[in-house]
Amino acid sequence: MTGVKICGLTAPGQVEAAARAGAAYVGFVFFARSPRNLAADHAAGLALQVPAGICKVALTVDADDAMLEALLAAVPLDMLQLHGRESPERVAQVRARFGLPVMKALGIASAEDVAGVARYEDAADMLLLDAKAPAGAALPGGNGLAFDWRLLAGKRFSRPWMLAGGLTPETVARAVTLTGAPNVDVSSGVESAPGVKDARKVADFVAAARTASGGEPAPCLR
Ligand SMILES: O=C(O)c1ccccc1NCC(=O)[C@H](O)[C@H](O)COP(=O)(O)O
Repeated sequence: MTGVKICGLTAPGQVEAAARAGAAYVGFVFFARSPRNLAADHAAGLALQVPAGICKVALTVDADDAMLEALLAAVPLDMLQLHGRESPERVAQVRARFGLPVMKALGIASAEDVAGVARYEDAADMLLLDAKAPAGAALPGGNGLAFDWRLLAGKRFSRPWMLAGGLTPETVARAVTLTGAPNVDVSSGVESAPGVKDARKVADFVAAARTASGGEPAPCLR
C-alpha cells in the first residue's frame, strides 16, 4: 500500500481531512514566498492536532541553523524536508545537529538528475524526487508540474523515497505503477486554490494511490 504525504497544510480542517483520508505524512511549509507558508505558532497549533502515528514534516528551503533551531523549539515535528539547494554535506550536518530524520528533495528533469540522486543517498534518511522547478520560478516546489516518470522506471535507491510533482487523484496510480514509488507526495493536485486543500480531492488522492502497488512504504523514521 503506497504511503501518502499531503504537503502544505494551512488550516485545522485540512489536517483533519488528511488524517481521515489515511495520509501517513503531513507537511508544513516554512518558506516566506509560499502561499502555504506558516508562522511557527500557527504550525504548532496544527501539529498538535495531528493524530499520533502520522509523521509531521517541516519543509524548509536553504534554512540556516538559527531558523531550524527556532522552528524545532516551537513546533513538535518528526522530520525535516530540505527543499532548497542543500549540498550532501549540509544535509548530513542538519541530520547530525538536529537529531531528526532528514528528507532531501531533489529536482528531476533528466537522466543526469536521476544519476545525481546517488550523491545524497548516504547523507539523507529519505529522498523526495520532485519535478525540477522551471528557471525563474518563484517556488522550488509545489508548482503542480510533473516530470517524465519513465526516467525512474526500474530505478532502485538505497534509501526510502517519495515521488512528487504534479500528481493528482487522476494520475497518481499510473505514476506509482510506472515508477514503483513506495510513497507519494502531493500539494497543488489536491487544492481548490493555492494553500487551500480540498477534502474530497485529498480523500480521492489517497484512495487512488492505494490502488497501485509500488514498493514497501516507508515508516516515519523518527
Ligand atoms: O508548496 C510550496 O509552496 C513549496 C514552497 C517551497 C518549496 C517547496 C514547496 N512545496 C513542495 C511540495 O509541496 C511537494 O513536496 C512537491 O513539490 C509537490 O508539489 P506539487 O507539484 O504541488 O504536488
